[in-house]
Amino acid sequence: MTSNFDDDVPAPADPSAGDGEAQHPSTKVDRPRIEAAVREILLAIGEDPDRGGLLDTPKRVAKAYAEMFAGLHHDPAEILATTFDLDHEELVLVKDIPFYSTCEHHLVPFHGVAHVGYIPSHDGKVTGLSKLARVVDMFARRPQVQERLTTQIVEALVTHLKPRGAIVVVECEHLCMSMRGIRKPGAKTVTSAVRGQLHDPATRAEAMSLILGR
Ligand SMILES: Nc1nc2c(ncn2[C@@H]2O[C@H](COP(=O)(O)OP(=O)(O)OP(=O)(O)O)[C@@H](O)[C@H]2O)c(=O)[nH]1
Ligand SMILES: [Zn+2]
Repeated sequence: MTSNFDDDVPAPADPSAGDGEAQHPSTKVDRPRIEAAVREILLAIGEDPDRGGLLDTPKRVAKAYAEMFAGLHHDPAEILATTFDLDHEELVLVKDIPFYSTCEHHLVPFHGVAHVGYIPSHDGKVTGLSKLARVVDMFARRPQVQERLTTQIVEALVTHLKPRGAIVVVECEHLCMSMRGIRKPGAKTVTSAVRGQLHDPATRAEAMSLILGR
């Protein structure tokens, strides 16, 4: 069967090995269309897309975009479906989760760290720590703005873990502000989203001191 569509990332040799990048039926990106568009961009900037160094560039960009935007075709429910019962009623926080995303205004990267915390539900539903980082990556691998990335992560926790509280803090440098435009390398943007019991000032202060105490 021929298709214009291609999978976002190559399937692992053994899908049961589960490296988290296994193919998903809805994970489709139209690589030939990206390749044609990249060739057009190269022409538009005054380059020669047929010179040796650029010949494979459209294909490489298409492959890279398929990976960078794979999160469009995934659902946090898949990631947060794995939970287990644990009698833990206090804050669980994974901090300094590094990630790369793509600014939806300029299609250049923004990158930084996310801090993700929650207070488990009364029935003790907790998820694996790696799943919190997977949720960050899934939403980061989309055309994004930092504010939406932050709220999407916290809403995914609220929807799928039903925690008593949740907090997400994201710190990023936007290359659209560093390499072009206003040109302020090193400027950091910090966003936060808080839900439930994390609104309580003392609980929030505890979470923030854990996040900031490096
Ligand atoms: N709120 C928000 N703004 C962002 C984010 N990423 C980029 N931006 C901003 O989006 C804005 C787009 O502004 P425009 O005036 O439409 O575009 P522009 O002419 O390229 O703007 P400059 O970057 O100021 O040169 C810029 O101010 C960017 O700094 C983000 O994640 N959140
Ligand atoms: Zn931008």
